[in-house]
Amino acid sequence: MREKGLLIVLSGPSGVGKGTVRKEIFSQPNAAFEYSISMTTRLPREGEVDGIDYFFKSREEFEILIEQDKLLEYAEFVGNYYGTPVDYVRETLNSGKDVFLEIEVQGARQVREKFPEGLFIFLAPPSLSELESRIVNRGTETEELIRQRMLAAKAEIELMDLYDYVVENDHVEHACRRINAIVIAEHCRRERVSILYKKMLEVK
Ligand SMILES: Nc1nc2c(ncn2[C@@H]2O[C@H](COP(=O)(O)OP(=O)(O)O)[C@@H](O)[C@H]2O)c(=O)[nH]1
Ligand SMILES: Nc1ncnc2c1ncn2[C@@H]1O[C@H](COP(=O)(O)OP(=O)(O)O)[C@@H](O)[C@H]1O
Repeated sequence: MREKGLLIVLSGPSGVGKGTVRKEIFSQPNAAFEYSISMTTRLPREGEVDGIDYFFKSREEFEILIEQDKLLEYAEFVGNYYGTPVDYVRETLNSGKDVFLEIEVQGARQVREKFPEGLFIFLAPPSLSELESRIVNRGTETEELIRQRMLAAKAEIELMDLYDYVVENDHVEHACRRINAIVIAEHCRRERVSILYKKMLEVK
């Protein structure tokens, strides 16, 4: 039987840079993982494409997916649903490829229960004041929402020790390098060296 891939979960407080780091990782031509595109009920932002950035759904469509048990996890975040399609994740892992999820902390908790063997990475800000200035500079939130997000962030940071690794997002490139190194180390730890080795020999 073929070995299963690794489920990599990148999570952390809102505004820490999860989306930025994930996009940087997948902008590399030799990105070694498959990105699981999430479902959401939020409206597309300018430039976002259905099926690339997200699968954009109505609330009704999303609730049907929940009822049909089609989501590995889901959460309501700032008034919208976000969730991970379970079939894509299972099929991709079963084909031996690593799957990368970039999700908020409530969802990561649910994945931990269903996939305890996953690799859970918490992206942490250099400090709370730096987190606040990132949220402010992004310019997508009102003052009241920023206050709420900062309160939520403190609670989210307390969940840090439930993760296998904590990566500081001081500089995007450094954070990406650390994440790639963790995944490689984790593969080795899980005694998959021989598979990688064979893959490398096949590629030449
Ligand atoms: N639980 C869960 N969270 C998700 C999923 N997809 C994206 N998110 C998170 O939802 C939050 C909001 O995402 P988005 O609306 O794209 O805005 P952002 O704050 O600019 O990243 C971010 O923390 C994402 O990591 C998902 O499938 N499940
Ligand atoms: N290492 C970093 N240094 C400085 N700014 C960053 C860094 N990583 C992300 N940012 C900025 O912080 C803001 C929040 O990043 P984003 O990726 O939207 O966070 P999240 O997906 O975690 O909510 C964005 O304006 C982004 O450009």
